[in-house]
Amino acid sequence: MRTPIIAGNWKMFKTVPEAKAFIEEVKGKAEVEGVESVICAPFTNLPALVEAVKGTSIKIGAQNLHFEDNGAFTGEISGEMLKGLGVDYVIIGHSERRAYFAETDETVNKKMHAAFRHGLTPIVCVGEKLEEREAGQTKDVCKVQTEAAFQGLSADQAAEAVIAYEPIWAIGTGKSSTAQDANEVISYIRDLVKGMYGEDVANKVRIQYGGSVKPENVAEYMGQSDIDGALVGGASLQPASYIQLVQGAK
Ligand SMILES: O=C(CO)COP(=O)(O)O
Repeated sequence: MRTPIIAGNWKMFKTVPEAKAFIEEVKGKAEVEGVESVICAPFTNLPALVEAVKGTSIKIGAQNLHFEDNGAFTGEISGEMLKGLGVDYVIIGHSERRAYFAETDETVNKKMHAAFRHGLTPIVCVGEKLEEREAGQTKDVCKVQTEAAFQGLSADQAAEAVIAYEPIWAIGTGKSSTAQDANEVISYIRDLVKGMYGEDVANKVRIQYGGSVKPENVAEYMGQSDIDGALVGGASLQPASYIQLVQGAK
């Protein structure tokens, strides 16, 4: 049995006082037995968030890391630094980083290795652009991105990883993929993992859907056979909405 995982991706939103106030409001409510609840926040919020969630079941994630452990990389943050703070998860290869910050399949793979080196669980994002979807290339794009991301990882590491299938045209647009379409692509991604690591790992790896998930549609996604949770942007920013997302994932 895979434990469903709801992860909020706050992107570049919230100051430290706002982040602390959010946790005060969701404590005890965005905590449901059998559902993992993770907040992926800007670096500046992480120490305060790790402190604020102590004694709760909520986990904290970062939204990026550098693939080296230290060095002359001005402005970067390493996995070692994140783990030292008490962070458990890290988003890798989000489409916004691929589009605006030159993230490539190669750097995504290096970051996957860096995350595991430091005991962080990666949430690795894959997904197609609108024109790729329209050209019937959805599965091809997911195959290239998924296989590249997992290059050189052991079966144990692969089984621990979380994959987020986020069709780019559905991010922040209000246009979500239908639950059936998302499930079809996600079961294809699970088959890719099976091809790389075998059935046992494929049955363990958790695969989320992301793209305009809201309290009103989360249950529909969760009702699908292969969807193990959601990576949520906009709807994770308000405490009330985040609580409903976690409660709706049961
Ligand atoms: O990019 C996303 C999560 O990583 C999805 O964003 P929205 O939920 O705002 O569409």
